[in-house]
Amino acid sequence: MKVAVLGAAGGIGQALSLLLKTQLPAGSELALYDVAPVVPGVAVDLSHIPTAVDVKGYGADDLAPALSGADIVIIPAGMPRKPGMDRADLFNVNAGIIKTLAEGIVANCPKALVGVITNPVNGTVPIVAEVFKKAGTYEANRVFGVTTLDVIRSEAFIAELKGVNVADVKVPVIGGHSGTTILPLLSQVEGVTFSEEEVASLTPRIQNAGTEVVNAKAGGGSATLSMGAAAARFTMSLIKGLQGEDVVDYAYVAVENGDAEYFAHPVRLGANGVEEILSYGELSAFEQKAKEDMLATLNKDIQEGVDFING
Ligand SMILES: NC(=O)c1ccc[n+]([C@@H]2O[C@H](COP(=O)([O-])OP(=O)(O)OC[C@H]3O[C@@H](n4cnc5c(N)ncnc54)[C@H](O)[C@@H]3O)[C@@H](O)[C@H]2O)c1
Ligand SMILES: O=C(O)C[C@H](O)C(=O)O
Repeated sequence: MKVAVLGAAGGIGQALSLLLKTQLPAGSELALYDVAPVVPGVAVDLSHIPTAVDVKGYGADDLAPALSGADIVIIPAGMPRKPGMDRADLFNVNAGIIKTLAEGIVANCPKALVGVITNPVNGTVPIVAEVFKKAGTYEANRVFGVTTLDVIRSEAFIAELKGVNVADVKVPVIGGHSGTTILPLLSQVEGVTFSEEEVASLTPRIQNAGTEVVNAKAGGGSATLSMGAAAARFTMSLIKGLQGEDVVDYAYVAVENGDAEYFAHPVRLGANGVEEILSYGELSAFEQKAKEDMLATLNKDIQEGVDFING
C-alpha cells in the first residue's frame, strides 16, 4: 500500500503523516510531498519512529516520483484561513494548487483514491473531478472531499454536552464543508435526545467550529491537529475498504440525482473507493429546512470549482 500526502510539511500534513507512520499496515510506503524545503527533514524525522512503514520525502520538483504507484493520495496542500476570512476567500489561492496536483495525479497514479482536505472543499473537489474528466481518467467513486472533521467535532461536542462515552457517539453529517452547508443530523444520534433549544445552539456550534479554532489561533492558522486525526481516520477507512473490509464512512462525494452534484453522504467503501452511496435517512423538520436553505450556497461553491477548469 502506498499513501502519498501532498502538503505534508504543513500543519495538517505533519500531524497526518505522524499518525499514518504509526497506523498504516506493515509494509506500507508513505510518500511526503511539499513545496516547502523542510519536507525531506519531516521524512527523516518520522523515519526514526520504529514502525514497518517506509517514509520518503519529496521536494517541489519531485511530484511525479511521490505519486507514482500511489493507491491513496491525501491533499492538505494550500493556504489556511485567518480571522475574518471565510473558506471561500481561499479559493483564488488554493484552486491553482489543487489543479496542478490533480494534473500530477492524472499523469502518475490515475487509479488512486483521492481525498481532498484543501479548502474550500465544496469547490476544490469539483476542480479535481473536472481535471480528471478533461484527462479522461475520471471515476466518481475515487474522489472524496474529507469531511471527517465535522463528524469528529460532532462526536466530541455531543459527548461533552450529554456526558456520555464519546466512543458510543455516532453522528451523521451531510451536505458540504463550510458554514451552513455542514449539516449534523442530531435527530439520528442514537442513545441521546436533544431539546429544540439544544438543536438550535449545537447545530451552529458544529457549523462554526472551524472559525472557533481560527479565532483561537489568532492569525496562526486553522485546525491542524484535530484535522490530522480526522484525516488519519478517513485514510484508514479507505485502506480498510481497499483491503476488502466492509466499512461505511462519511465523505463529500459526487452524487447522481442527489441534493446537489456533490454532497456529503454515508458511503460504503471498497476496493474501488465508493462502492455504494447510502441514504442519509429521514430528516427532522429543522434538518429538512436547513438542507433546503444551504443548497444555493453549496451549488454556487460547486459551480465556482467547475468554472475554474471549464469556464
Ligand atoms: N477539510 C477540512 O476539514 C479542513 C480542515 C482544516 C484545514 N483545511 C484546509 O487544509 C489546508 C491546509 O491547512 P494547513 O493548516 O495544513 O496549512 P499550512 O499552511 O500549515 O500547510 C499547507 C502546506 O501546503 C504546502 N503547499 C502549498 N502549495 C503547495 C503545492 N503546490 N504542492 C504541495 N504543497 C504545497 C505548503 O508548503 C504547506 O506546507 C488549508 O486550505 C485549510 O483551509 C481543511
Ligand atoms: O475552518 C477552517 O478554515 C479550516 C477547516 O475547514 C475547519 O473546519 O476547521
